Amino acid sequence: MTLEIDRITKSFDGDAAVLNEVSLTVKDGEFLALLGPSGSGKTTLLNLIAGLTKPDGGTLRLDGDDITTRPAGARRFGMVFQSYALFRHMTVADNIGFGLRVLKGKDRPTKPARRARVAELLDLIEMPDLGDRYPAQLSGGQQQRVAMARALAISPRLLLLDEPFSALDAQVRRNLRGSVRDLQQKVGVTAILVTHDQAEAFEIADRVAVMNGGIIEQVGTPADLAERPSSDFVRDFIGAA
Ligand SMILES: Nc1ncnc2c1ncn2[C@@H]1O[C@H](COP(=O)(O)OP(=O)(O)OP(=O)(O)O)[C@@H](O)[C@H]1O
Repeated sequence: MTLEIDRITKSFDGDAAVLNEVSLTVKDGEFLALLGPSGSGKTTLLNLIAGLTKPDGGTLRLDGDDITTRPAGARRFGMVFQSYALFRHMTVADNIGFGLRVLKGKDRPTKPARRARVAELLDLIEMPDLGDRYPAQLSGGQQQRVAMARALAISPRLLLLDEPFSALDAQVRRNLRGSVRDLQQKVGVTAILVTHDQAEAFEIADRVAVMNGGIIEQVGTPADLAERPSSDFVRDFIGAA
């Protein structure tokens, strides 16, 4: 799926624009990182893409279809957000199958089909025997892999990740980066990651969009940004990490 973000503008309560005519195209199958300091507008942009916030102006297109006003639930996007923790009272298998169970009408797979899909995802995250555990019985890294599997269960058209590793310690964070990237590649889903961590963005993403004060300063591959920063801000932000 290709996502076209076309001159998106957003402000809150009449204050200065948090996003100021942001345009960006996320290509089919690519892993794109939104990188920038706190307050630069990354999460606001991701929430707009998810349909959790409405823009004041501009258009979002998914494979050419205008989805700007489509409700979040109808977008069929997978989300791994800090605020969407695993359901503590459900087993790992039930957590992964949740999105399939709540699908409506003909979209909802039968129980055996749901069970098969959950088993497939448990294999994918290399936790085939842990479906009966509860989240509290898993390590932080394992919980994060289950959150990825839960987001991928519905075969999302876009995968949105908001600082998915922020609660984890440094070593686990580093290990997970590779497995998140591997999962995205295996499934072939277009993915957008919000992070303020330059090393994380550079390791995971095909391209990185550097945000500052509600605009995108530069978009490019990690090598482009490192070798040809287009502004002092980008040079300092990349170099400072
Ligand atoms: N619901 C809201 N109401 C009012 N202001 C908001 C709201 N959400 C975000 N903002 C403001 O918008 C600006 C950008 O916030 P945003 O969370 O998008 O930045 P960010 O780059 O994701 O930062 P962080 O990494 O700290 O989450 C901030 O100044 C924030 O205070």
